[in-house]
Amino acid sequence: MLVIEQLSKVFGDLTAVDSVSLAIPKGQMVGVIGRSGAGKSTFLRMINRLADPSRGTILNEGQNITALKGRDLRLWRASCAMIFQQFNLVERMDVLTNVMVGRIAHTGFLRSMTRSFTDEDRARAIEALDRLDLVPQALQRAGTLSGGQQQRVAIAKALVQNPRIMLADEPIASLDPANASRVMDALREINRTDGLTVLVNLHTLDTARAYCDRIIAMKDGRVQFDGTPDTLTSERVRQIYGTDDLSGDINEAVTSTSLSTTTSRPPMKAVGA
Ligand SMILES: Nc1ncnc2c1ncn2[C@@H]1O[C@H](COP(=O)(O)OP(=O)(O)OP(=O)(O)O)[C@@H](O)[C@H]1O
Repeated sequence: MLVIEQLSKVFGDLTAVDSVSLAIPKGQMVGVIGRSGAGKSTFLRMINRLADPSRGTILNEGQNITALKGRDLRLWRASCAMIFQQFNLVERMDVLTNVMVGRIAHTGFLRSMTRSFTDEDRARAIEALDRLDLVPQALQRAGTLSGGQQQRVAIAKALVQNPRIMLADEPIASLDPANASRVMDALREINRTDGLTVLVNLHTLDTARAYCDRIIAMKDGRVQFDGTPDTLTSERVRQIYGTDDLSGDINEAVTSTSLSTTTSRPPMKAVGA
């Protein structure tokens, strides 16, 4: 069980995440939705401590994540894999090596940098690639793959970490519908087969409804809805976002295909922001 208590993140005058409290049972697939700037990324980044909370506590199976430092923090980050919208692969490196870099917590930084991987690293990487139907691309440079394939490589890379939790920050935001489905199918399969807790930020309400056991809707840093997809009715969506015209004006930032629009903003500081 991942227990989040009164979690907040403040940037100057702005409260990006405001007193969020949640309990997420192991193995649940949770979709976090909300308009651009609602606090979804900041919330996810606090869970793996890429951003330090300003207030509140994160507990995972009784372990106080907010208090972790040094080696314990590195171990937590390794067990809490993160997938990003922009894939985070080394494009000029082949797919297999990219995935093996995910073993860094097991192989050590130096071995990973010198690319001296063990047979076990290689075997695990191939196994993960096989799960994602990417063995034929194993020796191809990552940059030559389609966006959807690259995101599936990123998932394979996350899998070889042996994570306890998978965090995905808008993993399908830059993909076409067919590739987006394959990526979401892969996340759901991993969630179901491995019993891995998955938290996924989405800007598509329909996708959250289709794939997630539970939907959390955020607005202005606060949780406005927390429940099963069938209880997120149009009426509820209208109450939260001021409209239920989900195919409406893109400028309204709430559409059936997009709950958030791209905005420019200062880069997130790694720790202690
Ligand atoms: N490093 C930072 N410094 C200052 N403000 C920040 C920083 N990171 C995020 N913010 C602000 O915090 C608020 C929440 O941002 P966050 O990225 O968490 O929202 P989001 O829901 O993920 O949005 P999007 O869908 O656009 O990614 C925004 O107003 C954003 O500008």
